[in-house]
Amino acid sequence: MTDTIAPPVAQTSLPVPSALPAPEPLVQRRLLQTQIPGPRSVELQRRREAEVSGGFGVTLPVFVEQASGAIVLDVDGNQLIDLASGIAVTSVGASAPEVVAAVAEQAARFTHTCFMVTEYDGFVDVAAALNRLTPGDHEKRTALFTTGAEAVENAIKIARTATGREAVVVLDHAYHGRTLLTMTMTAKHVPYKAGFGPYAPEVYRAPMAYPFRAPGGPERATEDALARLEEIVLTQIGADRVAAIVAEPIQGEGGFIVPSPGFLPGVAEFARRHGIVFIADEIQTGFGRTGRMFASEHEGIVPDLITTAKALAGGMPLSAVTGRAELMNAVPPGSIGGTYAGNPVACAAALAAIEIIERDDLAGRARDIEHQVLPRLQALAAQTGIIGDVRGRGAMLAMELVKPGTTEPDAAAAKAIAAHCHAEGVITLVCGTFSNVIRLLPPLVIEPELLADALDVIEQAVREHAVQSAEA
Ligand SMILES: Cc1ncc(COP(=O)(O)O)c(CNCCCC(=O)O)c1O
Repeated sequence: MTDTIAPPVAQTSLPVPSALPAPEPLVQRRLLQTQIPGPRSVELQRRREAEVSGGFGVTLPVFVEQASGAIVLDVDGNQLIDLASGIAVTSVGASAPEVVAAVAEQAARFTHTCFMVTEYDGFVDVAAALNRLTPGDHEKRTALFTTGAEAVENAIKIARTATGREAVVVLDHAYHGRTLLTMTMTAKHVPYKAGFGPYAPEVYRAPMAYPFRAPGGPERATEDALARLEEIVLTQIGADRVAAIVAEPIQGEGGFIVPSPGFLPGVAEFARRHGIVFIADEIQTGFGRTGRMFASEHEGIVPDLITTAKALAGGMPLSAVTGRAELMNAVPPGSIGGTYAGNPVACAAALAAIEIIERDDLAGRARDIEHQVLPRLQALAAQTGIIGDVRGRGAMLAMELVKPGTTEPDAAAAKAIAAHCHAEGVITLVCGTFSNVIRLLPPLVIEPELLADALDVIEQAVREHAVQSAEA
């Protein structure tokens, strides 16, 4: 008797969602309908507090309905100017149409197979693009992951395997992630490290050439920091024990610190001299953000390994390690990877984002943003006396708030100024070891008129705070 074969079970009882019409792109204009946050966001915030771990902080407690370009539409109908880009991610603009189309097309074909199980050319295409675009004309290889911290973790694995050494040297004010090793590499204790020890072993810290806060003054920043790095490595660690030195070409979470001229080339040369892998962490500075495709280019640095993420995939989670082929191939098959590493949908998004960045010369747009913003912030600093330093490159710009007439960090001023911006519908972020730096990270596609409107708000906020602090 032939076995009866049960009819195929429906793949799902869920209705297959119809192709919802894409919402119209938002008009690139700030528009306030309610107080910020509005009543619907306040209501949703209560639900968030009842369902989500309190471990997640939030900069601006509004709930998003839609975002496009440099505008975020919240659930109360407010259109906010985005000077955060989701922390330097949506450089091509939120929901860039080409990225959305690439994501939809890839998702409809396959969302995931795991590149360690079967392969797909999107992964290889992204690797080829990164090998082509990153500094250096040497033979390269790329490994894709999901988060920035994963990329940094794997860059250290690769450096350790390639050198047979264990020690890792990082800098003051560094930020490299929230996993055990990258948290250890990160400098700031609160909120990133407090209570999460014991930390990873064999991580050592050297000074950053921080011009505004250099003990010997900005003119000595490079010389003093390099001398101290050499002393620490040669006398405390042993150069032949150091696998890697890791540096952000512009430090991000640590305060948008542009190293004094010559520092990074000096670090790279020191590393080369001692057979140490020089890793540039370009997760926040990469893909045109600072006015060059990669910030390492500003001082002609060619890293041995470079980590990237954030803007790489236009809003989808993707990260990478790209570097010298002999280093990248030092790790044996199966020794690096991850279930979602180089997810195909994220790879499709990355190819679209990279195409936009190159086609529209977004690095050039970043330079235009710098030319529009820096003069206004510098004038504001001269007029108000509460901005100790204005700095940055391209569309990675910042002002460091200090007590008037001093270099004493003023975190309260940064908080108050950011709050004023938020209330007026401009999303700004605070950062810095002393929490006293307001940073501007607009999408590189932001229109000059919209950016000018945001700057008007920032100037108003700074001036009002300066008056209040003078009267206090
Ligand atoms: C240079 C540099 N390296 C590594 C990372 C880590 O990237 P992940 O994708 O957040 O893991 C970052 C992430 N920066 C934003 C962190 C936000 C937060 O968690 O509070 C970075 O800037």
